[in-house]
Amino acid sequence: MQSLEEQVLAALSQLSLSEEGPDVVSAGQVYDVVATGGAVRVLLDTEHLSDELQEALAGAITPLVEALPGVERAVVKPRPQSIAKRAALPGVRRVVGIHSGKGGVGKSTVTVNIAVALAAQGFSVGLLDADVYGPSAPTLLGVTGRAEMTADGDRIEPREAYGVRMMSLGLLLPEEQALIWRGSLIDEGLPQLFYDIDWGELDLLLVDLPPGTSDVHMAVAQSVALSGVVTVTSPGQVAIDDVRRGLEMFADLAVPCLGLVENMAGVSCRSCGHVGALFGAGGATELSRQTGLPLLAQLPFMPDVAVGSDTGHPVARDATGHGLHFHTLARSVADALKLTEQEEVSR
Ligand SMILES: Nc1ncnc2c1ncn2[C@@H]1O[C@H](COP(=O)(O)OP(=O)(O)OP(=O)(O)O)[C@@H](O)[C@H]1O
Repeated sequence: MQSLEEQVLAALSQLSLSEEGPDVVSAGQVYDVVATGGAVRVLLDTEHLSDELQEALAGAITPLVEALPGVERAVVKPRPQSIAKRAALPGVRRVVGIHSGKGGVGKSTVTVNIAVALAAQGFSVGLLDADVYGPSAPTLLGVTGRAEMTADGDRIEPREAYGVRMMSLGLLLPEEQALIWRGSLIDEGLPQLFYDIDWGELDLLLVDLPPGTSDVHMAVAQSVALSGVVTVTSPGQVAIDDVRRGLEMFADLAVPCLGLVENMAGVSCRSCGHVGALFGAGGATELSRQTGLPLLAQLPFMPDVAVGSDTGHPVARDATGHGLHFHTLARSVADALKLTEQEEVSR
């Protein structure tokens, strides 16, 4: 079955602004199509388009796309100039960002546990902890010390934990210098960092992004071609509103959202087993309904997850008990990315 993006592209390849001219897709006027659930963004390649032509295109494309089944709203925008040069990472099949609207919802915990689960399932997985404001992957994976260079002194050697190749800003930046470094690191260092690490061949590189919307997200989207983002949220309304802003930002950057993960979606009473709400209830289900984005997982509050995070022993190292939640989520992510399919990778 064609994805909504493919259906939109097929419809647009029937549209031409002049009688004899090529259709808008063959003419290179459409840069990308990003569907966030039923909301579709068509990004125009505006380099050779006058303002009048852009307006005419938007006027013709919007009703055409909105007439397609499953489309609730179409927005036609110029593509962000800044992402023109993003490229595939050599040897890496997919790069996926893990994102949250606000801090403390468990984004890093979810990232690390997905990575460990996928590695246990036989995928080659890397993790780049790009959370400039609070890099926590070293603690969560029990990695200590500082980053080191490869033998030839050319690149940064990733560390390995639970079968995951990882690197973190926390291993690269001396703590007391982190604040001073931040500005230049975001603009110059972070985009380069993707290429400076000797990842080898990976099925998937997960990038732990900072919470919210910031220059870091822009810098990452400019640096590499992201296959998508997974958005982690707690169930309350405030968290959900922040998520919406994040989803809009990624859609504007032509990065699709693969789905939502609702974390700490409830807590079970130790004596009676009843699962009660912890941070509000139902928000992610409602957001999934409104946007059409899949709800990839609803993870309860699990005390052993918190202990595992603090001690560097992620629960997903076992596919049993609470680790099973993350193994199931990891499989959904692998399916969304078609990781089991064979394909050519750029070297
Ligand atoms: N499902 C869960 N059950 C129990 N504890 C959890 C769960 N998810 C996360 N935690 C705990 O919640 C705290 C916050 O998690 P984490 O650091 O992963 O959040 P974050 O969203 O990455 O935060 P920030 O973006 O501010 O760094 C940690 O102490 C973690 O162990």
